[in-house]
Amino acid sequence: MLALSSANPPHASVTRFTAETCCLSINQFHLAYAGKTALRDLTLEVPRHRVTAFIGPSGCGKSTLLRAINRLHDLNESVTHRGQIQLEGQDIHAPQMNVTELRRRVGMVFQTPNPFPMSIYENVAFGLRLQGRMPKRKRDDIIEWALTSAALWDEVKDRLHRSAWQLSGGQQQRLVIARTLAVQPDVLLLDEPASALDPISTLKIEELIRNLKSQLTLVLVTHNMQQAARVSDYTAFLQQGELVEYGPTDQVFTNPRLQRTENYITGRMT
Ligand SMILES: Nc1ncnc2c1ncn2[C@@H]1O[C@H](COP(=O)(O)OP(=O)(O)OP(=O)(O)O)[C@@H](O)[C@H]1O
Repeated sequence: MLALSSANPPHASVTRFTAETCCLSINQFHLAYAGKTALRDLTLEVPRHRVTAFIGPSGCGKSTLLRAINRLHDLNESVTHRGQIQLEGQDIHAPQMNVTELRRRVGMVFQTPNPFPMSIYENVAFGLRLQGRMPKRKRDDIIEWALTSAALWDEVKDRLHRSAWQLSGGQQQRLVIARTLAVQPDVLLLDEPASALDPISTLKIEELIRNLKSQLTLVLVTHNMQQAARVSDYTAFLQQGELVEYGPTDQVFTNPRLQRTENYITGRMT
């Protein structure tokens, strides 16, 4: 899935994909909190079944962009936006877009694991129950599949009905990923999913991210440059709400087009 073309406006490089390979298309998207700009006319395409990393200094807008993709800003009355975000060709802000369905299709995992105060089984069943009644055997199969996909099944299969809070932090984060996977999303948004975890749990999450791309499209926000280099296929570097550089991760890390990108990647700018 190679990028077809790279247009280079003065301040950014824009990597484009074909309609067959593009999952998310963000076009001239601008967002402000109470009139203060957080994202500036950002144009970016995210390829299907790949891992795309958003990197950049603190406050550059990475989380804001991630949250915009499943409309988490809807309840914040101070937020205004213009421009377009398309998921598989559909405008996510179109009146006919069902926001509940959008959030099923675009799952989100946050920095701190947030399992619900219920059993491991019920955590994963949660989204399925919201979708309506389903035969128990079918639900059990989906739960096993989701926990297996999240590389957790072997560790929990004998204690599915124990509290999720008895799991370690790394296991809790994989449980949250299983809970998100159970409703079969097209996209998984991960906002620094390993930053609260120990190194071994972090490596497990990274391996999981790499494995999951055969099933869905992943977007990862991370402060960890090694992590972005290890797990992502494409990297977008943001600064002060602007897309500075975007391209295949190998190229962005080994041969960045812009000095600003190189400064950030090499730690000369934080
Ligand atoms: N709910 C909010 N209300 C007002 N301003 C906000 C809100 N959330 C973020 N901002 C501002 O928007 C800008 C972008 O913030 P954002 O959290 O998206 O950056 P980030 O790159 O994810 O930062 P970090 O790496 O520190 O998490 C910052 O100036 C921030 O202060």
